[in-house]
Amino acid sequence: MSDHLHLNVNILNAGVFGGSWRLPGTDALASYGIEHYTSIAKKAEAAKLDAVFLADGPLLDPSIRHRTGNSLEPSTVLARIAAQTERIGLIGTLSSSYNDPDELARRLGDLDFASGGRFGWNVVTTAGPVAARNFGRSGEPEHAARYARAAEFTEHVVASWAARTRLVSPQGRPVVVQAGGSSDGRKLASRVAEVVFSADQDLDHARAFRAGLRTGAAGFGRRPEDLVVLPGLSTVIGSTEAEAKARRELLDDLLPDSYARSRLSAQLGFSVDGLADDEPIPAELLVDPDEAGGSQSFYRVVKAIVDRDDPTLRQLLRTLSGGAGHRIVVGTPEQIADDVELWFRSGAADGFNVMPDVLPSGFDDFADHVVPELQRRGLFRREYEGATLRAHLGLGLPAAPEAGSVRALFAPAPAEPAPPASEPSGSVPEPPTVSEPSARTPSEAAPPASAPHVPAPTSEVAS
Ligand SMILES: Cc1cc2nc3c(=O)[nH]c(=O)nc-3n(C[C@H](O)[C@H](O)[C@H](O)COP(=O)(O)O)c2cc1C
Repeated sequence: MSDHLHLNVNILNAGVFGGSWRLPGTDALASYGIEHYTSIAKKAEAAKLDAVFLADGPLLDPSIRHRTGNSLEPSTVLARIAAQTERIGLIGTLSSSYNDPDELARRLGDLDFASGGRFGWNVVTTAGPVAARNFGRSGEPEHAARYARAAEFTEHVVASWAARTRLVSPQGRPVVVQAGGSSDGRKLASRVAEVVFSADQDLDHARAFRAGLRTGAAGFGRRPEDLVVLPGLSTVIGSTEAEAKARRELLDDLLPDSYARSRLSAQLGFSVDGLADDEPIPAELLVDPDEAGGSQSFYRVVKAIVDRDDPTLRQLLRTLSGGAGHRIVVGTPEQIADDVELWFRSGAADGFNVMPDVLPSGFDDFADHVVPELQRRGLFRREYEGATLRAHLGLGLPAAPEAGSVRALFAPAPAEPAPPASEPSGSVPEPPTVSEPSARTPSEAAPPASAPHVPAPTSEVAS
């Protein structure tokens, strides 16, 4: 384990809490302005953080009516941040289900070159029917199909970067980040991810999760220390414990109920409307997490809370108000630092993807008070030692996985049934496969001829 922990700030709208945008003194529409991101990034760079992190879903979230949510595309925002910063890493979430691998490889490879080697790609498979409909599909691709594509997609993108002979950044190629803790997610992470963004409520479970990923990586001949695990951490900071708790209470009170319900319904895969607020969710409605269709990680975390606390629906909605299942720590800067130190020293985390309760105020408190406390304890850098994201994370440049080696881990996705007659089959052109090196990337040598064919996410329309 490295002697220093790693910290990113996840710039999520007006803050990770569903009611953040309603906190008095907060600009509800801040996340619609680009300065929101550049100013937080500059603050993060001054605090010597490893990176800024941008989540994303290629959709306009239908719950937008209850919570301001940006839809600024991450690589666009990060390009702007790159132009106004020098050292801070730049990690963007881009879906393997709804992008073209050649175009993404070129775009992110060029961003890495243009930023001086500071880029990281967070690969997600993107759950949910809304994004699928955005791309002309009538339903979300099966979980296994999403990961089968993600495996081939990631392998192809990394091969494309490795094949570049010009416009190569000082860090060689972008860092591969992965978010998705199902068994398929863990397999992909062990094989090819260099950073894993996880969701965990329990220290012992987090230790086992990290150890399992690193053992898996070693099984693929990788160095375990080349896989950095960063759980999400939602923070609510006060100058006293009472002040922090009062802030949390207020944020919970500000949480739009319909937003909380729509978010929980999406995580569980069924609507919680009509369920009794002051009763637990009926156990028979809760499937085994391995059977969940959406994000199995978040399903698992919610089910773990249900199994642990046996909350009523009302209590569960409040517990989740701060981050959909990420752990929430409420307290003084010293108490936050105690928690960070405990998870780091016990091997449960290599650091955290920090999600401040409200932006920018919650991150200002973190940067101004928690980071100096971690530095005082010798847990966090006082100065950058390198100029690239790999340098900040203590990562070398691993060999690109050999062609077909990642795909081979994932059984080919089962063929989806043909769309019902009424569905306009083929009404949306299939995304280009990746077997034909695209001439659209003059800036890089074509990927190896054996580049795998990545099937379009199978769904009714794509057939
Ligand atoms: C910590 C974490 C963060 C995630 N962030 C995103 C995101 O920003 N965008 C997205 O489309 N999916 C995101 N996902 C979801 C998954 O990548 C994807 O939907 C996948 O199906 C779920 O992975 P899993 O079933 O392995 O948990 C995230 C998942 C986790 C665990």
